[in-house]
Amino acid sequence: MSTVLEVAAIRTVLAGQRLHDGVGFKVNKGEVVALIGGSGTGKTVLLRECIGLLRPESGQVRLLGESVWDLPPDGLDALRRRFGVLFQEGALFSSLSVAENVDAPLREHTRLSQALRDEVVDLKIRLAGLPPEAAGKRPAELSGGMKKRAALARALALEPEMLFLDEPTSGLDPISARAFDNLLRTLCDSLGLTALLTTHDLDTLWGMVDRVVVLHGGRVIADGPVAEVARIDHEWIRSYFTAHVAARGTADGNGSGNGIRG
Ligand SMILES: Nc1ncnc2c1ncn2[C@@H]1O[C@H](COP(=O)(O)OP(=O)(O)OP(=O)(O)O)[C@@H](O)[C@H]1O
Repeated sequence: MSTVLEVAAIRTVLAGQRLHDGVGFKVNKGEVVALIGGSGTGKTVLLRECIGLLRPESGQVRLLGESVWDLPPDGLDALRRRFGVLFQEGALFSSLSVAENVDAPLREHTRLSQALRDEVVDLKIRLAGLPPEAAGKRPAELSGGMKKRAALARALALEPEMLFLDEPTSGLDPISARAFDNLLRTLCDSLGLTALLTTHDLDTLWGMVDRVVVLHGGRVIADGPVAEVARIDHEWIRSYFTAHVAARGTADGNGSGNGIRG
């Protein structure tokens, strides 16, 4: 199985605080991997380091065959066209319609004619599960779930090979959250996409990810299928999963990950 993302020996210090102290993990082609950890453990920061937005103190990020932090600016620009990002708040342009938001990366990075771009925009909006009438609306006129879908449509605009998603279901009601999870999983499976997401949503973990990477105390303490990680006897992991496991009455599973680390 080919590796799409490899993070190695990442050390991060922000505002005098050591956030990551030798973080490493891999994401293979076609996998949907969740990065979990307590608030403030640096999941979002790590995501930003993976996509070339924040430089770590040291360590390597190899994404789609490129060493992110060794690339010249135009190399990083070229790489950015090959992955899509869904930021926590959607980060849509508020003054533009949904269609114009989805069109923005196409206008910036391709030489497609307006007519072709319109067709691509229409396709991406439908792929993201939005009704056609959403195209003309501004983000402020959309529900939270629709905003996430609009942001997903924009992230898909350039036919990415990989998606990065920061807490994709945050702020959604449980039904919209599960619908978004299902959409994401279906898109990844049908388009052959690889995804790395941060989440606090246990239903996302149990329902749609292939593997969980646990960040704690500046390091990856576990990496494996959720059912396997949930059984690990570690204080933080126990407290994170206990309520959910109890509610379901089972932590059974048959994955084959690496189990506890470090
Ligand atoms: N650009 C920055 N400059 C300085 N400090 C930062 C910066 N970005 C994040 N931080 C700090 O780094 C720490 C980790 O932030 P981050 O958002 O990555 O945590 P997180 O694990 O994603 O948390 P949550 O689960 O609550 O979203 C926080 O203390 C945050 O204030």
